[in-house]
Amino acid sequence: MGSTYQAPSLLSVQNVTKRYGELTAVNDMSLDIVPGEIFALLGPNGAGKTTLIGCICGMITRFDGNITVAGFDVRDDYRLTRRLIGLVPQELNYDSAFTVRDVLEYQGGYFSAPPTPDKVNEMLERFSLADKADRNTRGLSGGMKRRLMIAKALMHDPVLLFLDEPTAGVDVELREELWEFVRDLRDRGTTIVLTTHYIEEAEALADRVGIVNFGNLLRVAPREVLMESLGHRSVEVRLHEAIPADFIAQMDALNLEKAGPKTLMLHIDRREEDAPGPGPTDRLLRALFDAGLSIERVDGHQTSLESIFRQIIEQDNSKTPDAPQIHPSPEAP
Ligand SMILES: Nc1ncnc2c1ncn2[C@@H]1O[C@H](COP(=O)(O)OP(=O)(O)OP(=O)(O)O)[C@@H](O)[C@H]1O
Repeated sequence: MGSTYQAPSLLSVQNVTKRYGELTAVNDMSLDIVPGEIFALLGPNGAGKTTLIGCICGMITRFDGNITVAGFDVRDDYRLTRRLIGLVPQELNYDSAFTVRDVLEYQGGYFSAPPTPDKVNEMLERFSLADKADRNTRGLSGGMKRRLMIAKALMHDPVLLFLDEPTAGVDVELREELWEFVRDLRDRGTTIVLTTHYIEEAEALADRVGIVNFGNLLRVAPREVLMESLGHRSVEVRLHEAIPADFIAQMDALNLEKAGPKTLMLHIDRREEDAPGPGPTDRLLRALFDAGLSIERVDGHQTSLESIFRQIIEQDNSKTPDAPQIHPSPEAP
């Protein structure tokens, strides 16, 4: 029997619980983050994402359970683990009396020796802030402010970067630009954990997704696995003429339904697609051809991560009264 190689975890969260009085903000969460991945914690407002980050990054120290970064305990070895972590919080937090360069110089010296001018210039270039270096931060656009926050969090070269709601409230164009910066960071070797309530963001960026609701980590899976296990594919076939009355009955080996007088919907299980021999789409198209029916168009559909997320959260909410709202993606209808 061969065994599957498992990369050692960079961050290990073991049975972490955080209560505020009667409220359990984080409920017995366990999670391992491996080096080099982008991990998205996806959940509605109030799910406990920021609280978990607070426990990992040292803003919250009173919690049950254990958290280690590179094997070091975040409470016992706080100085060391904080040095390994970069955090971009939800709120922009720098003194707006400073210039862009001041912010980076000051932050660079926070965990280690003050940065060299070369290091500051490199970060200014990398985050497209060089021409604004000596400007006051008050005059920056929203996108520049976000980039400055990321650059600031990276000044001490952390191995693990937390982005708490990196694109909350930003427009679509800026969001895509920030996604590019995040991908670039990962390609340069930084491991990234981001929180989001935008499914689209997790779908665009994450290697793995953890779904959180009411303090519970409901599911952790590679994005593709989540989509394959819960998502399904369907093929919509529109004919030029009405579907003959007995056609669907004759095709009882396929999961086929009538979606309109001239429209068929074929639901496909991934396992069927992987089986040897002609797949379900092939069989349907052949049968239509043999029956002398002509096809106007064929469209494929794939369940999105958005509907998978909704399925999981709604199942969980049905067990819990006073469920919070699920946020749609900003441009979702
Ligand atoms: N300091 C605090 N005192 C009391 N309750 C708190 C405190 N901080 C957070 N909570 C509560 O804990 C729960 C989890 O909050 P948290 O901010 O972690 O959620 P979140 O998933 O990050 O939400 P959002 O997406 O809105 O940032 C919420 O019910 C929140 O009201």
